[in-house]
Amino acid sequence: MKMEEMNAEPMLEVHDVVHKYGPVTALSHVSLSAGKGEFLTILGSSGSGKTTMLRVISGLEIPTSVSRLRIDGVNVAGMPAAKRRCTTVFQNYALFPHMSVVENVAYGLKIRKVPTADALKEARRALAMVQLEAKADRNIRQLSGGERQRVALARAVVTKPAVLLLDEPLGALDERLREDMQLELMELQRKLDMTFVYITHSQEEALTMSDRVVLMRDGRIEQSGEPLDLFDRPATRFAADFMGYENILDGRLVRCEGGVGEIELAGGAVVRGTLVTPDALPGSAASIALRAERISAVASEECGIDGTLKSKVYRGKYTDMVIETAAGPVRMRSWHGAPTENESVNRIGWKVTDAVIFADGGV
Ligand SMILES: Nc1ncnc2c1ncn2[C@@H]1O[C@H](COP(=O)(O)OP(=O)(O)OP(=O)(O)O)[C@@H](O)[C@H]1O
Repeated sequence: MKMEEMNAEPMLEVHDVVHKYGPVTALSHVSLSAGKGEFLTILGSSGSGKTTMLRVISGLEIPTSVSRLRIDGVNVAGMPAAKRRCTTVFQNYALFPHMSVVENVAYGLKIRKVPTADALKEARRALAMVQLEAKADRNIRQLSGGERQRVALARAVVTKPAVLLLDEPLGALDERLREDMQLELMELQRKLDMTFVYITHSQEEALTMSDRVVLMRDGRIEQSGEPLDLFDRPATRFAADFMGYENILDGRLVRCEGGVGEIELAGGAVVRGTLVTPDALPGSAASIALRAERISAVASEECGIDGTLKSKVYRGKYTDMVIETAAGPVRMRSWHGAPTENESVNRIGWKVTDAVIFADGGV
């Protein structure tokens, strides 16, 4: 779905929320919104405020202050959790062990006073969506971890919430299963055209699944945008580090023109990259971020820096190298068969579009 369409009709609007637990400020003036059918991911490390945000949306936590909190256009600030049109899927599934699979899924409908026969019919339909129709009459204890998580999902979507909140739902699964479930979740979300708000600490998970990512840090939003924005255009040192940039070198901005920045690094080398903080002024402190696999030892690259090979580790499909430069060590990853693999290194380079320069302090 196009961003303009999503923004035209927000399913979720949170404006200027502050939440304090005693002296701890868990959310500090955070605003976000999600459109109909949007997959929004809140990404951040432990303690950044992700869970608090979900709890405020779902009504499990009454925020210290909030200027607007709406779900599908309805003001829900002060409304009890059970009345809000949103449901949460938790990491620990929170299923009833004494009920069958289909009874677990039907439960949410029964407490909403849907007649039992209708509730069971709807529950079977929801189970079919997560490929569990055949196991509808089993006991929860007879299911694997992945299957339990699918039951939890079916139970959440059967009530047709306007917004589905997912609190690290794949955190308890092993890596292989997690990858499969990521794809299933994306498919389910598209099929239902439902708004998902997903929280995770995994940048890889956020990049794989989301239409939009909100990166949180210490109760504030550090950066938000489409996955590629965060991956290729981190706007701060923190965002670059969180998104897995192996090299972040500090210096001073000496020139900026047409979206390209030139930065003087320690040791005097001047290097270029794409400037993501366009209002930055020459003379200000700035950094350049480079991914190890976007660097090569080909002298013809658009820009670069002199350096010599310090260490080299073969890692099967690729080789990780550390290049010593006047600005400090730079990590480079060379895929097997690349021309640099067996040659000596005296200069490394990159494309301007592959390097990111941001002024310290961010946008
Ligand atoms: N009930 C509570 N009482 C006091 N402080 C709390 C409480 N819940 C959370 N906090 C604090 O609020 C901050 C944000 O916590 P929150 O659980 O929202 O972060 P998170 O990003 O979800 O972390 P995690 O990934 O570990 O779940 C942290 O400093 C945390 O210690």
